[in-house]
Order: sequence, then C-alpha cells, then structure tokens
Amino acid sequence: MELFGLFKMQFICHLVICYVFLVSGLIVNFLQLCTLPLWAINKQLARKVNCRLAYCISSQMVALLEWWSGTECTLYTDPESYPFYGKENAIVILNHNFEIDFLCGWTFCERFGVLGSSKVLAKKELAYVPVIGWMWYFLEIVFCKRKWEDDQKTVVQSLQRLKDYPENFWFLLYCEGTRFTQKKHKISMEVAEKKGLPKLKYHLLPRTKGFCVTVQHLRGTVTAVYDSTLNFRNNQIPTLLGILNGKKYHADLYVRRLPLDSIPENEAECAMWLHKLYQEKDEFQEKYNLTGCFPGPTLTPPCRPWALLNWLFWILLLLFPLSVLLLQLFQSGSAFIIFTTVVLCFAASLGVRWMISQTEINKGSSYGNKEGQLNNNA
Ligand SMILES: CCCCC/C=C\C/C=C\CCCCCCCC(=O)SCCNC(=O)CCNC(=O)[C@H](O)C(C)(C)COP(=O)(O)OP(=O)(O)OC[C@H]1O[C@@H](n2cnc3c(N)ncnc32)[C@H](O)[C@@H]1OP(=O)(O)O
Ligand SMILES: CCCCCCCCCCCCCCCCCC(=O)OC[C@@H](O)COP(=O)(O)O
Repeated sequence: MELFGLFKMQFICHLVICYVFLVSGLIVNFLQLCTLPLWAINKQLARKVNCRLAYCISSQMVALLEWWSGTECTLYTDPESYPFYGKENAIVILNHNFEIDFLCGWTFCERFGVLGSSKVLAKKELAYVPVIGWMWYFLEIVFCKRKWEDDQKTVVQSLQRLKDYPENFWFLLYCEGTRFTQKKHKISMEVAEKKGLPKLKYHLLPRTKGFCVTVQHLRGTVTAVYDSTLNFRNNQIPTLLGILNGKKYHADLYVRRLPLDSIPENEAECAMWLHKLYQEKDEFQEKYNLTGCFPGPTLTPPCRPWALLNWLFWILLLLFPLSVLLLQLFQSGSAFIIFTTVVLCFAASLGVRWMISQTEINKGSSYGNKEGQLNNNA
C-alpha cells in the first residue's frame, strides 16, 4: 500500500478530521443561531446567509469524499437536460441502498452549485444529530415522523414555506422511506402483492404520500423531478468509515429530468405514476447489474475547488489553537490535566462515532420491518 494511503488510515488523522468537523460545525451552528434576529428584519437575507453557513459544514464531508478518499462520481444523463441542473428548483428521487448515498447526492449538489440550499424530507430523529441536524433546522429542512396522521399538517406547512425560497434548491425524497434490507424488501413486496402491484427486485415499495403532497404543494415552485438511480462499481459496499479511512469508491448516477407538468394532479394517479417510476428504476438497476453501466452518455460535472478550500480554511484556523493548547498541556506536566484531555478526546471520538453510526444500515430503524401501520421508528 502506498504511504499516503497508510497515512489516511491512522487514527490520529481521523481524530484531527473529526475535531475540525465538530468544532467548526459548532461554531457554524452558533453563527446560525445569531442569524435569528435577522429573520425578523430581512428573512430572505437570513436564508441566504444560512445557505452559505450550511455550505461550510456539508462541503467538508464532500471534500472528504472527493479529495480525501478520491471517490469518483460519474453522471449519466441526457445532454438536453444537463443545462437545467443547478438552474432550477427540482425534486430529486433517489434509491436508498447505500450508507453514503446522501453524500454522493451532496457531491452532485456541490458540483451544480446548490449544496448550501439542498433540502430533504428527513426522519425527525436526524434533527437531533449535533452539527448536521442543528444546521438543517436553519435550512428549513422538512422533517417527518413517518406517521402520516402526525406528519400531514407539519409536512404541508414546511413545504409551503419553501415557496418563496430565495436560492435554487433540490428537494431530495427517498420514497422508499427507509434503507433497503432483505427483511424490509420481503415485507414491502408482500404489501405490493396485496395491492396488486408488480414486484420490485432492487427497491422497496415506494411510499407515495410524501411524494404526492410534495408535488402538490411545490407545483409552480419546482419545475422538474430528477429521477436518480445510484450504483457503485464492482459491487462495492461503501461506508462513511471507509471514506474516513481514505478508501476510494466509484459511484455511477443515472439522472432523468422529468418535467413536473407531466405528473398527474390527481392523488391516486400521482401515486400510480410513482409506482410506475419505481418499476422503471428497477429495470435500470437490472441493466446496470448486467452491463456495468447505465443508458445514455456520461456528462460528469467537474470537481470544484471550493469544498477543499473551505476545508483547508477550517483546518488551518482550528489546528493552530489546538497545537498551542496541547503544547501548553504537556509542558504543564500535570498528570491530571493530561488525563482529562485524553478522556475528553476519547469522549469526543465516541460522539463522532455515534454520529457516523446514524449512517449505518445495520443500526437503522425498524420502520418498514412490519407490514401495515405497525411501523415504528424505534
Ligand atoms: C442526485 C442528486 C441528489 C441530490 C440531493 C439533494 C439534496 C440532499 C439533501 C440532503 C441530504 C441529506 C440526506 C439525509 C437523509 C435522510 C433521509 C431520511 O430520513 S429517509 C426517511 C424519511 N423520509 C421518508 O420517509 C420519505 C418517504 N416517505 C413518505 O413519503 C411517507 O409517505 C411519509 C410522508 C413519511 C408518511 O409515512 P407513513 O408510513 O406514515 O405513511 P404512508 O402512507 O406512506 O404508509 C402507509 C402506506 O404504506 C403501506 N405500507 C405498509 N407497510 C409498507 C411497507 N413495508 N412497504 C411499503 N408500503 C407499506 C400501507 O399499506 C399504506 O398504504 P396506503 O397509502 O395505500 O394506505
Ligand atoms: C469532514 C467530515 C468528517 C466526518 C466525521 C463526522 C461525520 C458525522 C456525520 C454525521 C452524518 C449525519 C447525517 C446522517 C444522514 C444519514 C442519512 C440516512 O441515510 O438516514 C437514514 C434514513 O434515510 C432512513 O433511516 P432508516 O429507517 O433506514 O434507519
């Protein structure tokens, strides 16, 4: 293994990366909090400021993927749709099989210039994850409990707020509602059978309510749906820990731009439209498994330097005080202070490990593990 590859696997590197992420993230969260009075005076300006502050956090993870792990992301799409990307509001539909699928999504957001403003319909539990979850609060991310009786009102209210959003945004919807596991797949196919819907091989049966309500309330705000299908080459199973260890993956993303006008307004028809879309997505996955590529030409947007520059800025800013502090600590010779520092570092790394565990499929929720509405999120 090359020397730099070995270096990337060292615990001390991970500790430094996590330290920079945590401390810069908390600083940004604090700055976001400070924008609260601005919301009262100039809401649109406050939103724009928050997009840029959020970029400082999410682009660090993108830099980790692009520059640290060297992961490549290839985009398959048709050349007529390409000029629209990043220039309009869109709903993005993505398969949910991989632990870093959201990060690959972020990479494309970054390359098309919509990373700071990107949105998602996310499970409520993520709102409590320090740094990222807190950042999302100020980005007006739409949260749901995955209990329609409770969600209906809040989701609609949150969607309505996005109508006058001052920046172009992509609104990500994982219509499967949870990450793919064999057990969840088996159960959702039982539901499909009961509903008389064709079985899917590579996807869970999509939950249609979130999609229909999003289309209904963002009509006029959003111009297209980007149907996106993600896969990794050579059957790689990527993880965030792998990325942190500098492991390189190769992602392939197939995107079809579907004008919003082509989606039926009637709820039942809209739901059927989504089911049909997932049947097509299943066929794309099947073809990918057979041929190793998606249909159409590849038009990969280039990697931009901003994520790396932002990351280097925070590293330089935060490593200097840390080095001075550590030097003073060890010079003090106090066993108690040194012990306390080691314990604090250990606690912080446990905290980050917990955050990373939020991305791990085997630690996922039980949502979709039970047929019907016995679902719970525990
Ligand atoms: C390529 C570029 C990418 C760009 C990226 C852009 C932006 C990036 C931004 C941020 C990145 C960060 C990513 C963070 C990721 C976080 C993601 C998540 O948290 S995913 C989980 C939350 N989101 C969702 O769940 C969305 C999809 N779900 C829905 O829309 C749901 O409808 C709902 C609104 C959440 C409500 O759910 P609920 O379960 O309460 O109700 P439903 O009506 O949907 O379900 C009942 C319905 O389903 C049938 N049923 C029962 N069991 C199952 C089963 N196992 N499988 C399938 N269906 C089932 C049941 O019979 C009911 O049927 P019916 O409606 O006919 O009565
Ligand atoms: C520079 C970067 C340093 C990195 C070190 C620290 C990284 C900390 C990362 C925290 C990331 C938290 C964002 C979590 C996003 C998880 C997305 C996700 O995949 O959620 C799952 C839900 O969709 C469905 O949940 P399940 O029902 O499957 O359960």
